[in-house]
This record gives sequence, C-alpha cells and structure tokens, in this order.
Amino acid sequence: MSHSRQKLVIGNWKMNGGYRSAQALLQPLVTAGVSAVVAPPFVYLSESARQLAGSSVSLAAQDVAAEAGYGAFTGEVSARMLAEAGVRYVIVGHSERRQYYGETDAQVAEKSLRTVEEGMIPVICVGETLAQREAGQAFAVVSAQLMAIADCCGVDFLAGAVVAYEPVWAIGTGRTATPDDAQAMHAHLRGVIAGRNPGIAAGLRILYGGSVKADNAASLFAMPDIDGALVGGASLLANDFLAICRAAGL
Ligand SMILES: O=C(CO)COP(=O)(O)O
Repeated sequence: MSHSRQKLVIGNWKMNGGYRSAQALLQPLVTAGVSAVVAPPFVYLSESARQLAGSSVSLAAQDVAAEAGYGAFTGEVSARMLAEAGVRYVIVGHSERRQYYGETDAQVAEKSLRTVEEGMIPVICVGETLAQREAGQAFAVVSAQLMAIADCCGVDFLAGAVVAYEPVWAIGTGRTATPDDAQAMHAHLRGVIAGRNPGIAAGLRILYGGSVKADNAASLFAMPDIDGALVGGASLLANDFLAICRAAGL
C-alpha cells in the first residue's frame, strides 16, 4: 500500500546565528513563501516567531527540558515555554546532545513526551557512529534507539512524531550517506515500526540528516522512504536552504 507523506525540511542552525543573521536568514524564506521549518537557538525564537507570523515558515526548537511546565531548573527551557513562543516542532536526541551532554534514550523519551503534551511535534534523532557502522551494527543500534522511544512512549505515540536518521559520521563532515544507504536504513526503521503497527509505520515521516546540500538533496528525496531532511550547515546559507526546500517540492 502506498502512502503519501508530506515532505518536511528543517534547518537546524545549532549554536550559530547572531541576531542580525537570524533575521537575514529568515526573510528570504518568508518572501519565497516556502513551507520550511527553521530551528534557531532559543534566544532568537520569540523574535523569529514575530518575523514569521502569517508566513508559511514554521519554528522548531533545538532541545527542550525533560521537566514539565515551570520550576526550579536553572538553565532549562520547558515545552510549555516553547509552545507559548510559537514553536511547532522540537528536535530531541540530536547526536550532539547524546555525545557531548550524555543524553540517554530515557531522557530523549521524556523530552518527546513533554513536547507532545504541549501540542508540538518531536523530531526524534537517531543515528550510528562510524565505529558502529564499520562493525556492522548500524541497523541494530539505530533501530534500538527508535524502539527505546516506542517502548517508553508507546508505538502509537509515533503517530504524532517525526524521526530523523542522522548518521554521526555524516554530520558536518561533507560525507553524506549515499541515497541507497540512507534508503536502506529508512526502510529498515519503517519495517521495525511496521512490526508493531503497520498504519503508523506507513504514515511516519523519516527525515535524513548529515551533509545534505543543495546538490545532493534531490537524489535523497527521490528515495521512497526519505521524507525530507534535517539540514545543518547548508541551512545557514539562505539560497542553499531554499534550494533544498525546493528540491523537496515545498
Ligand atoms: O546535524 C545535522 C542536522 O541536525 C546535520 O548537520 P550538517 O548538515 O551540517 O551535516
């Protein structure tokens, strides 16, 4: 059974931007009327929401607190605050958070739950390291990361989520997974979810991330199980990001 999934392209600015460049990156997207999603750093979210009001561009946050509501958690930003600021998607479990800040699958699951509780959509990131790929463990590692979320939150939870496959060795390295390699992983993940619930698997959007550029986006998007992209470096170049959105038909 074929299932039409709307493509999704998210620009993850990471810890980049600057107040002026944030404005300069958003304006061409607004003018172009493209249905893209951008994830600026927390401090730019409110101002970005004002700039994007009435446009087809949506906002994502790069992380969220695992704790709900408000409370004494210095330095944390809660899902409720993000929702109030006009955020629609939240990136959770990015490999940089897992690697540098020790985020666990359990924390990623909690953050995903908080996101949905506040009416937003979690973008759950999974991906293997180069050592894991070379050891032939890529499929096992990545499906375990995804199933940890499904086990904790329930597989039905994925109906309101997006998954991003980002092989760690392809992030910021210029070394993109080949469309065939990415497709193989996406099909594997969809198959694992289908084992629990075929309907949810068919509707689940699985994005690819890792050195997606204007010149390789179309070949990735042509793959049947690649439903869009989570773009890092190229999302900081307005024309390149726009070209990637266009390649997705947005
Ligand atoms: O980590 C990424 C997006 O979240 C990918 O980053 P690059 O596109 O810079 O490789």
